[in-house]
Amino acid sequence: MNAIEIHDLHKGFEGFSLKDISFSVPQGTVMGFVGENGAGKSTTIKCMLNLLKKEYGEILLFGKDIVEYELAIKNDIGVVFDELHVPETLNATQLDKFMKRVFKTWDSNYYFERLTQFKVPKRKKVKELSRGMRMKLSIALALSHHPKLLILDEPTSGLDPIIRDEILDLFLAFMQDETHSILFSSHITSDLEKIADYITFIHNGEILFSESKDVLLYDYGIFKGTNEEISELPEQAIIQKREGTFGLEVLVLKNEISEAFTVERPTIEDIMLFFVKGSVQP
Ligand SMILES: Nc1ncnc2c1ncn2[C@@H]1O[C@H](COP(=O)(O)OP(=O)(O)OP(=O)(O)O)[C@@H](O)[C@H]1O
Repeated sequence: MNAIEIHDLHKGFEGFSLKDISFSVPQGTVMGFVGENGAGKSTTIKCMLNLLKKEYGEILLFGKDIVEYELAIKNDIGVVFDELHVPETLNATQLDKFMKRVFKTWDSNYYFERLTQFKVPKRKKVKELSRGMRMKLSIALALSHHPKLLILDEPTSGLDPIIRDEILDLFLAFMQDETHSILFSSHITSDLEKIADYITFIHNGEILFSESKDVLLYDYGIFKGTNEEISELPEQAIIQKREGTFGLEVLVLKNEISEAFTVERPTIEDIMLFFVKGSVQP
């Protein structure tokens, strides 16, 4: 079962469009959704939440169409954006009362336990909280109606590494329940390397790859060599080529080449750069 399935989603603005994108998030997994500024991550997420009207394509959450079953589906989703969208003059205790009216399954005890765990002040106004505190409050708000799916749009952007690490641990704790799933949009690839099971890379409104993180990190390798050496690589081993600082570099499938070729282990960022700047011919 897939927590999220997107088929041929199209949404156009002047000068930008999501171009028939498709990918899925299997239940019980974390999907890292990565792409540079303006690649279309937030637009995709807004379409998934029916906050933006798609032009065509299909979006299924828990196997159900989001447009048709919006209310029922939203009870099972927790959402965290890069900013906390609540009235700034309220405090965390007042937000509890507000959320009780929004979700039938709102669990005040669980919410206050999370605030204590995350060390979020209960009586300070939202506008008086630091950015890290606001994010933690946002996560407590997203978790306390017991969703099965978290949709996170850049939840760690602008935070220092220590708070980012704490926040990633909160998401990993959420994943202890194997029916839970996360879509995690970010351009901080190191965060995704820590938490994601799969990586979907969006570039200029197109999905360039959607693949298991282990395949990307362990099955792919970077080979740096002369044009002559590169011409000896079997065709089926070559994923992408690009011009590096010291000559041509090739992203290869390690199990398709002989051990005589020495390859380096790529990072997610390396792989993204191959797909964006790649495809040069030797
Ligand atoms: N409501 C809108 N009207 C017109 N253009 C829009 C609208 N929303 C987004 N866009 C454009 O769509 C493109 C994709 O934006 P989007 O916010 O989806 O990117 P993103 O990958 O989330 O980027 P970032 O990492 O900077 O948040 C951008 O060029 C943006 O200007």
